Amino acid sequence: MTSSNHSNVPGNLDQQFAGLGVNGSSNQRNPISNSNGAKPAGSGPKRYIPPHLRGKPLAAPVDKSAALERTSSWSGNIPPRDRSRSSERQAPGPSRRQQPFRDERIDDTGDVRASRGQGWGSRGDSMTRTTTWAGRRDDSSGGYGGRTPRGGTYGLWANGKHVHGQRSQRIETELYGSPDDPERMHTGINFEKYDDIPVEATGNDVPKPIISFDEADLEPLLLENIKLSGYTVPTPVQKWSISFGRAGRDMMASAQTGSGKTGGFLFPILDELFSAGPAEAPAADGRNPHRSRKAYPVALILSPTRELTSQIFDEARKFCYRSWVRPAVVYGGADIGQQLRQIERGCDLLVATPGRLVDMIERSRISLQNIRYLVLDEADRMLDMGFEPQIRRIVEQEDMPGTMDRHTLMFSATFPRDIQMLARDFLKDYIFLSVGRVGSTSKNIQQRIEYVEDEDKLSVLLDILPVSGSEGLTLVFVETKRMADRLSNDLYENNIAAAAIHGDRTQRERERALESFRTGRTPILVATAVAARGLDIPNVSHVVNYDLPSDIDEYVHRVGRTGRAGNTGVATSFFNRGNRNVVRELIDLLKESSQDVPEWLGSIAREGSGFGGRSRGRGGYGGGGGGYGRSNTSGFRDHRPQFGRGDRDFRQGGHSAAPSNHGGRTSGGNTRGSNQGGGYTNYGPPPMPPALENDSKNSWF
Ligand SMILES: Nc1ncnc2c1ncn2[C@@H]1O[C@H](COP(=O)(O)OP(=O)(O)OP(=O)(O)O)[C@@H](O)[C@H]1O
Repeated sequence: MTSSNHSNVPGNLDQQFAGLGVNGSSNQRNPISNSNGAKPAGSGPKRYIPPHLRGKPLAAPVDKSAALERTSSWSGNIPPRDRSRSSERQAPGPSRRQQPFRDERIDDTGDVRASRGQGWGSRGDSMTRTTTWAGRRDDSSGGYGGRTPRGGTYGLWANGKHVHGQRSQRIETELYGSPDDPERMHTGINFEKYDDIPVEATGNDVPKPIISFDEADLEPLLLENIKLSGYTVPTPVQKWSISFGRAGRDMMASAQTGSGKTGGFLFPILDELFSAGPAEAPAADGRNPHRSRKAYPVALILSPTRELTSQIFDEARKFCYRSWVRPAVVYGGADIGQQLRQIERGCDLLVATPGRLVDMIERSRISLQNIRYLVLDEADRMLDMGFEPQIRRIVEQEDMPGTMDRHTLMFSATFPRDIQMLARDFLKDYIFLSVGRVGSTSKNIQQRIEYVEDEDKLSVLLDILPVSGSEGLTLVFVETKRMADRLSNDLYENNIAAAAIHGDRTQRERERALESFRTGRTPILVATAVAARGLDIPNVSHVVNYDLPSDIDEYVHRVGRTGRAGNTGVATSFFNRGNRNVVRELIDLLKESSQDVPEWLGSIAREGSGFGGRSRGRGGYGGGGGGYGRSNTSGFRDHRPQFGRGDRDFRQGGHSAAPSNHGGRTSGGNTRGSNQGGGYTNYGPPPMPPALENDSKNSWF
């Protein structure tokens, strides 16, 4: 910032008024002109003044050296403009999410509940009361490999009973926050409207959903933890998944972003684990399992990114509190030694990225032979990122029990074709659940599309960024890592505190950027697709697609970082002719969620049919004849979808495109013409959507 662009401002005001002279036009967008439209004399660095700052006291210039350093030292180097923001939200000390996992044990006193012997945990080879991890828990001898448990918040499985840990105010605050904690997600005004979303469940003998947490006969400890988390009413996906768990069914579930899918897989698994107890001690490697350092988790959750993996682990900790189930997490980029020590302390429910898990398996530190529950979260993203070989290795080529001997759940907000191929191989007789049309956006998100040429993007962004962090957090998506760095620098040059996150940053930098964003110290985060999936950050009120993705599913996930848990949010996308490949799908999506479709967008869609890009059939699935004639014999609410597009359960409508490659491990599941007793039937045969483009996105994030 120089004072040279204030030729019409009295000298003593040069340091007091931002960029423009006091008469600066509010319409002015040209960052290099002064209020007279003339280029500033003796120009120093260019400075754009957003309208909301024009005529306001001038912030001190940013220290360039700080700008260069900030990616590794963001915690506190806030430029002056943003100190005022951060003062509105006190920056806390170290996040409670970063606190080390404590290793406490408890005596076998306290509340005890016997197994119900139903659902997933009730098979003939059901889990019994021995050990699941490195032999450290031996309930019959009353200790952990010789160590006597000494009281604390950890629970225990002893003599066939679940002994709950003691309550701790400190840990409850760490796990659940306080009710007025801004870092805690609060449900929004539209939470109850989730029940109005059309639900489809297809498969054999679909059980009815539960009605409420209280009436679901959940394990009392799980129910307590759910309430401590501030959940009073289950979301639709949770209502259904809990009932599927009870019925011991595999499932593939799609529900809109922010509608509680994490609980959707954690609740049924923990409900069964809490009642059934640990699995049989393995002796497969011929060693005494009590001396082995190998962990034998019972539940495995695979997820694509480190951040999402760590977030799922945080959620798991909340619901495992005081139980015998020790959650653990492993992901790449972090210190493997620390992760190894952590899993040695307990690893019943493991949350992992595929690459790091393979590494641990190769080091003989994790065995999958006790796995009873397998979850693939954001499975389509894992395939997109090229993880299929690792996933297939983990699921099919290591020691994990086959599909008949485990329960498998796949979750995502979008389900392209190749993921359903994986479902055929990994799931048995599964129920396909879709809450809202697969791949649709939540109506809680107001979506705006702005026509912006590439060269104008920065100016427009500066215009729409909020004045203060109290207006909520803003997540800005760009396509490339280089662009993420460049844009965060540009914002910094304009005295706007923005952190950046992408795949070239070290894990520590990524965590720091997220933490700084989450706490509001840097209320703007510039991100590549690495932050698009699953990340659940309270108070994100605005998502900006600075660069629109070329994949419409990616768009769905990105805008879904706002408008979560019934809260409302805004998503603004910059569109220009370079984005014509998604125009039709975008229009369909906007119409479906009752959003305004700008006229110019329709015109661009009509500009030459050659620009349709790859149509993934989004608008055409329903056209295959037959429509939605349904029989609904399960007695659940018959939400007949208003949308005219088909779901994507391949088993419906008799597709034969997918190879039936069950490798002898699956039950065969539902086949063409099978009795869809509880679900909808008679789908017209929707055309198979073409496979995703093979556009190696790895390098993007
Ligand atoms: N039953 C509930 N009551 C209140 N809040 C809930 C409930 N279920 C989930 N939430 C909250 O809603 C938010 C979104 O949940 P979650 O992250 O599981 O959504 P999701 O469907 O997995 O989203 P995405 O598709 O983006 O991954 C979280 O903050 C979670 O704590």
